[in-house]
Amino acid sequence: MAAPSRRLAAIPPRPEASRLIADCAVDALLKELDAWPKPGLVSRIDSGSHKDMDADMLAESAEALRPFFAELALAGQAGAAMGELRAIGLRAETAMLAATGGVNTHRGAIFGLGLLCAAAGQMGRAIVPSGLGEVVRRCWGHEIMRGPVPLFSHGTAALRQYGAGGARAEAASGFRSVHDIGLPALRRGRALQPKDRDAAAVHACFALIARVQDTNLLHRGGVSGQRMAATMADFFLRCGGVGNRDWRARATAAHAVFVALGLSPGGCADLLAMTLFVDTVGSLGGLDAPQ
Ligand SMILES: CC(C)(COP(=O)(O)OP(=O)(O)OC[C@H]1O[C@@H](n2cnc3c(N)ncnc32)[C@H](O)[C@@H]1O)[C@@H](O)C(=O)NCCC(=O)NCCS
Ligand SMILES: Nc1ncnc2c1ncn2[C@@H]1O[C@H](COP(=O)(O)OP(=O)(O)OP(=O)(O)O)[C@@H](O)[C@H]1O
Repeated sequence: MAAPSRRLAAIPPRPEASRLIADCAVDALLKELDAWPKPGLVSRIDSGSHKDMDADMLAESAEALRPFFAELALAGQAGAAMGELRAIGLRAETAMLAATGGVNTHRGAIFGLGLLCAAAGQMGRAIVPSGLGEVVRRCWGHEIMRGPVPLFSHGTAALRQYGAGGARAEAASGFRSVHDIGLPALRRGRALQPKDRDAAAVHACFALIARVQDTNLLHRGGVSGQRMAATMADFFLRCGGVGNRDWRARATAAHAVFVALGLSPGGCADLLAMTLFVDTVGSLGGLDAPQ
């Protein structure tokens, strides 16, 4: 990573701002959990295609991550290199596994949201939401792609078998899926259904599934499962998405098909949470919180 600028080094650590960033990250995870119906994913209504986790477990996991998101924001503000962020991320994974009795509830989310917290910390007072992903790409993108890759994980298996870049390539690209797919779809969903609490997040979720190569889908359903998921999501959007008056029934039907096939777009769930995070941080109008 590039050396921290003089300006950044001169700003004293701002714990209040980092706590605010962490609150936004946990809030984004809880909003993602609340949104329903999301195809195959865990929500407050049901556990989708997952047999080993439920909403309470995901909520406890999100809470356990709060101090680590704050630490990542502070590290970003101090100009930390990727190795330091990785060490914090690995400790967050350990805390997640302790909170869930060994279940992987948020590994992908820790990685993506964690990097965005670090980027928000680094931007400090002048957070420009549209630039958060770009900070990740510029400061840590190279190291993310060069860094250690687990020998055995579903993500590395998908990389070997299908050439899918997964969570690492997404982060190194500057979270293009968040900025180019998630955020525009969230805004469109809000415009279509301004009064519905779930609609905008569900619209963004389907938009992401339609276009992202999700290694969770590849791991569970292979190329045919991934294609089927994308086609169904695309069909939902072509029928007007949440603008269709039967949107909730259509989304519920898609959810049922994903569950019957055992498909779960966990990577898109992470990207939805990141979209909600960037959206919230943007609406704060700067992070000049009092010390
Ligand atoms: C990069 C990570 C996610 C490991 O990834 P890997 O590809 O090996 O596999 P794994 O299958 O365990 O997890 C991948 C997860 O990413 C998510 N995901 C899948 N596809 C995508 C996608 N296209 N885009 C974004 N996220 C995705 C899913 O939630 C999935 O479960 C991560 O665990 C890691 O390396 N952590 C080390 C700590 C670290 O570097 N942290 C950085 C600062 S927080
Ligand atoms: N609401 C959600 N429902 C399901 N997965 C989610 C949700 N939110 C985030 N995820 C992401 O999905 C991933 C977990 O998915 P999954 O359990 O399919 O993966 P796995 O543990 O790699 O595989 P498996 O359980 O099939 O052995 C987590 O890394 C997490 O970040």
